[in-house]
Amino acid sequence: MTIVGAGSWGTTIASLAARNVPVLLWAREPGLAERISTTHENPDYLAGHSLHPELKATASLPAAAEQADVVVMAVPTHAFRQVLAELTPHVRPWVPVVSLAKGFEEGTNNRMTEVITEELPGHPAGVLSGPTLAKEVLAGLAAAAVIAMPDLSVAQRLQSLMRTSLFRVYTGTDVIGVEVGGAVKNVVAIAAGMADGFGTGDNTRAMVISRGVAEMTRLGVAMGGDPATFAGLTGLGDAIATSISPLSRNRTLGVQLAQGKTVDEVTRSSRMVTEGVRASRASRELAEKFGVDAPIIGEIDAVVNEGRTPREAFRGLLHVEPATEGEAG
Ligand SMILES: NC(=O)C1=CN([C@@H]2O[C@H](COP(=O)(O)OP(=O)(O)OC[C@H]3O[C@@H](n4cnc5c(N)ncnc54)[C@H](OP(=O)(O)O)[C@@H]3O)[C@@H](O)[C@H]2O)C=CC1
Ligand SMILES: O=C(CO)COP(=O)(O)O
Repeated sequence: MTIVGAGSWGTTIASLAARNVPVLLWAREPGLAERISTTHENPDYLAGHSLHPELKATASLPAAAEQADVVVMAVPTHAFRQVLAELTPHVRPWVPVVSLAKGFEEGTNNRMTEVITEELPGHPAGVLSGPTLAKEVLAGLAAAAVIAMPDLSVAQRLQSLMRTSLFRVYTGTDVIGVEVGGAVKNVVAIAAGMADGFGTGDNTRAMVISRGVAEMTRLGVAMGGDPATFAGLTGLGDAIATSISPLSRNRTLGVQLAQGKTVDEVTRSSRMVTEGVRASRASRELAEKFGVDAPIIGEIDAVVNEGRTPREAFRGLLHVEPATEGEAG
């Protein structure tokens, strides 16, 4: 198996899968690849955590791609197509490609499996997602995710490569639902973080998560997802983990915005990606395209991309008329 992207999550999945199969991890920096292979650590993203001793890394994308029987894409959405295009000439024809990224492509608003299908037509394209904060998973705390592929038998084969006794991998075929849930939960987590940053209570947090998941569900169903998916691990489950955890970068962004920092100040303070910034714009545009009512998504996009203040957004949301629960607002 080849994992492309040696950030927090790619390294974690690579270390887990190395218990089951030989894994080659592609890191952009040769020094980091060397360090992972020799000292079994990734000090740039997961300092203090030991990686599986059999895990090997390389900085050569062709070498990583040529030997792959499965390609797992662990670079963020902004780099996804470019890195995929670079490895495309080196990937054998039948190889499945799995996305770990949670977001939409900037500009096109495509899901990552749509990007895979455009760049590598004919390859099975799927997604692994769920409430899986990397540091907890790597520390060996029990967690669960879903691998969704159009063909269930391919998902089952990949499940056996990725699962461990503590990392429970479920299978599914609702690729659209899993991808939309993974992207929109980042927007919900920013909103929940803002509420926490204002010092609101647990009822408020539950309101934000539930109404955020209602927007995720309306959008995901309009895009072709199965309604049941949004109540599962990759929808509500991930929205809860990301909205309550101090480890979440999206929640942290929300907290710090509410405390007066700017998006630039927060995102520049860490080399790690905060996907919710791009996902809010894409989710808002998709909601408009599909005629879906999505007030939380709209307000979060206005804050992170248009300079609206968190307080104005919070007040704006409190002015939305509470409608029939399943329908709007
Ligand atoms: N962290 C988590 O807990 C989870 C994250 N995810 C998702 O996984 C995806 C990756 O996240 P995560 O690993 O956390 O991100 P990190 O910020 O930890 O790491 C990002 C990785 O992508 C690489 N990268 C960034 N830009 C480029 C580029 N232009 N070209 C090539 N490589 C690039 C970085 O390389 P370099 O160091 O050289 O810059 C680094 O290896 C995101 O979509 C995220 O939402 C999903 C589940 C859990
Ligand atoms: O996707 C994640 C947990 O499931 C990670 O969330 P953050 O990107 O907000 O850290």
